[in-house]
Amino acid sequence: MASNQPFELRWGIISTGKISRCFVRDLQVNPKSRNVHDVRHKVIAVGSRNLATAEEFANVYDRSIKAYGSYADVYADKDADAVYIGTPHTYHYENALDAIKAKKHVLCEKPVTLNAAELRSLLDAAKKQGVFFMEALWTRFQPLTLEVKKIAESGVLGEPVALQADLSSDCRLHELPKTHRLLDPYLGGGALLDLGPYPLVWAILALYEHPSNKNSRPSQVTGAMLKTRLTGVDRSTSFIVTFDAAPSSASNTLATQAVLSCNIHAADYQTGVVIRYERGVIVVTAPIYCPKSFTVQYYAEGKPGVVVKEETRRFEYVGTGMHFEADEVARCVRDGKAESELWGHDKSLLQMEIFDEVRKQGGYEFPPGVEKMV
Ligand SMILES: NC(=O)C1=CN([C@@H]2O[C@H](COP(=O)(O)OP(=O)(O)OC[C@H]3O[C@@H](n4cnc5c(N)ncnc54)[C@H](OP(=O)(O)O)[C@@H]3O)[C@@H](O)[C@H]2O)C=CC1
Ligand SMILES: O=C1OC[C@@H](O)[C@H](O)[C@H]1O
Repeated sequence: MASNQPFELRWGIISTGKISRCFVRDLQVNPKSRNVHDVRHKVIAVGSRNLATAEEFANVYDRSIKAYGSYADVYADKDADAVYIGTPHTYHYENALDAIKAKKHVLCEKPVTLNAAELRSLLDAAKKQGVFFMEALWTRFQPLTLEVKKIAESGVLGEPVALQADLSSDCRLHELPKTHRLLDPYLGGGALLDLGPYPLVWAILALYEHPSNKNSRPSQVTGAMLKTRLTGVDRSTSFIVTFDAAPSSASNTLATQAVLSCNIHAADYQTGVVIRYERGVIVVTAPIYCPKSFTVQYYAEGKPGVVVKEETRRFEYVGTGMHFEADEVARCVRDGKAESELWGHDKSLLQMEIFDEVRKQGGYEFPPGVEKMV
């Protein structure tokens, strides 16, 4: 007989830094507050390089969380169904691989790995072990994003013709130690890997996923990087992703470009995301990783640029918004899926391939030994 109880996913948390804390706070938000009744979450363990830090974490969030002084203890915990990885970029590969080898389902922070080769290796391992694997690209799962996608694919605006997205933040680089993860090349520092996933997720959602693209890869990726003199990592990166399969494909009608940028040395100018269509525009308000509103402008029949109707949609919920990706993991695990249909392996891989190309053109090489697979 089917149970009416929500499916409970039991989480082990890897590391006690800023984003792990944010994620756990979201896991503790009552799912009913976001109208979710089919799944729920329980944090059962946390692992840190330092036992005292793990104990402090458990004391803050829930005294029943088992505190471990190593990550390995979390992977070995039989009560954990899934593991969340919140370590700096350069550790994602080895942490995820260890979790997968222990047959845990994995949600790994963005950027999922340092390069496409590392990701391919993880995907092979996840397949072999029969576990679910997903990059924690939380923006993709938010209700606003799902609504934008619905409108974009309804056909009412026609085909996408151009997209612009920027994510910038004045990270006060001169005040940071050179060993900070944003600055240190040994931790995969720089704007592209830290902020780049967000402009790109909108391009993947609106262009790559658009039905008229028929899942075709971009025809061209062009990138430029400006490095900080502090440590040589990219302080500002701009990249253009072009989709144009024609004339080789009769079925793919998409011909468009995404102009994307990210910067860790400039305050956000609130540009957000602008997606231009044949018959209107969608403007997603900043911050683009967690927007709370978007506006659709509709053009007059046969008069591009002449706005006849404008609608703004606002979204509110309890928490930061990371619980939506956690709900997706829980549903996929419950249903025995290997990957999410919303942010599947192909999209993370496309992202890492684009980043590899942009780093190549921008001349950003990690120090020897940092990439575990090349
Ligand atoms: N989804 C989102 O919105 C965000 C995602 N992120 C992503 O999360 C990851 C972590 O970022 P964030 O939480 O800001 O980073 P923090 O520096 O705040 O935390 C990282 C944690 O990783 C552990 N760690 C393991 N090895 C190292 C090391 N050599 N140096 C430093 N820390 C180490 C530490 O935990 P311990 O000591 O307990 O082992 C540390 O607290 C990044 O990959 C980033 O891209 C970051 C911010 C927002
Ligand atoms: O993922 C992120 O989103 C928000 C930013 O402030 C942070 O640096 C980044 O890691």
